[in-house]
Amino acid sequence: MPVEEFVAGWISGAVGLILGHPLDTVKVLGFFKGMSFPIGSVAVVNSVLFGTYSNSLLLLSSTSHQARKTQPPNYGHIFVAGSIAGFVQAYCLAPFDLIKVRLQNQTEPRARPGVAPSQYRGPLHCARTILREEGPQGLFRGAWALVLRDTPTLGLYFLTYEGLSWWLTSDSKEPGSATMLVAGGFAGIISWTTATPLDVVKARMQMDGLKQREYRGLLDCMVSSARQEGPGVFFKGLTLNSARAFPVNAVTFFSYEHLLRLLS
Ligand SMILES: CN(C)C(=N)NCCC[C@H](N)C(=O)O
Repeated sequence: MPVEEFVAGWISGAVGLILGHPLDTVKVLGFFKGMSFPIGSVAVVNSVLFGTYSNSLLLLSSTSHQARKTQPPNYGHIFVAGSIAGFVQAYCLAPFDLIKVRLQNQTEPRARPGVAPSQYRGPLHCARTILREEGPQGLFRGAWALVLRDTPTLGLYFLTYEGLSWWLTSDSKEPGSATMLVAGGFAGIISWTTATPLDVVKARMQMDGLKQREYRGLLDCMVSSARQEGPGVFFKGLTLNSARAFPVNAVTFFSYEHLLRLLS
C-alpha cells in the first residue's frame, strides 16, 4: 500500500489548518483559541483522508496517483473513493472535532478574578471531563452528523478537484501550481457549501451533551432547529465556511501534490 499519500496528507493538513483556523474559530467563537490541539489531530485526520482516498481509488480503478495524471480515472470511482475516505476519516475526526468545538465555545479560555472559570482547562482536561461526565460514548457525540456530513461531501470534494484539475490541464501534462490552487480552492468551497447544513446540526449535537440534553437525536435536532429558527438556520456559517474553505483547501492540495512529487 503506497504510504506517501498518508505522509503528504498529514503535512498538507497541518499547513491548511494553520491558514484556516482563525476563520474556523470565528465561525464557532473566537480567533486562534484552541489551535494547538487541532494542528496535530486535523493533520492526522487529513492523512487518513488522503491516504484512504488514494488507496481506495487504486483498488477501484487500478491507477496509481502518478498514472492518474495522464489517464483520468472514472469519475464514479473518484466519488466512491472520496466517499469511502470521508466515512473513514469522520470516525477518526469525531472525538477531536468534539473537543475543538467545546474549547472554541468557551468564552473565557483562562480563569479571571470574579469570572466563573471555564469548564475545560485544555484539550486533555476536556477529554477527561467528557469521559467522566458523559462516558466513552460522550467523545462521539455528534459523530453520526459528522459521518453524514462528510461521506457525500468528500466524494464531491475529490470529484471537484480531479475534474477541475483535468479540465484546466492540457492533455498528458501534469497540473501546474495554479491549477492545484484553483481546483483545491473550489473543491473546498463546493464541499463546504453542501456540508454546511449538517455542519450546523453537528455542532449543536456536540454542544448538547454539555448541560441538559435538548435533543433526542439527530432528526429531533434538525426538526426543532428548523421549527424554532426557520430553515435558514441550516446555512448559518455558510459565508465563513466558504471564505475559509478556498484558501485552506487551495493550500492543502497544493502542498499535498508537491509533497507527493518529492516523496515518490
Ligand atoms: C466539507 N468537508 C468536511 C471537507 N471538505 N473536508 C475535507 C477538507 C478538510 C480541510 N482540512 C478543511 O478544513 O477544509
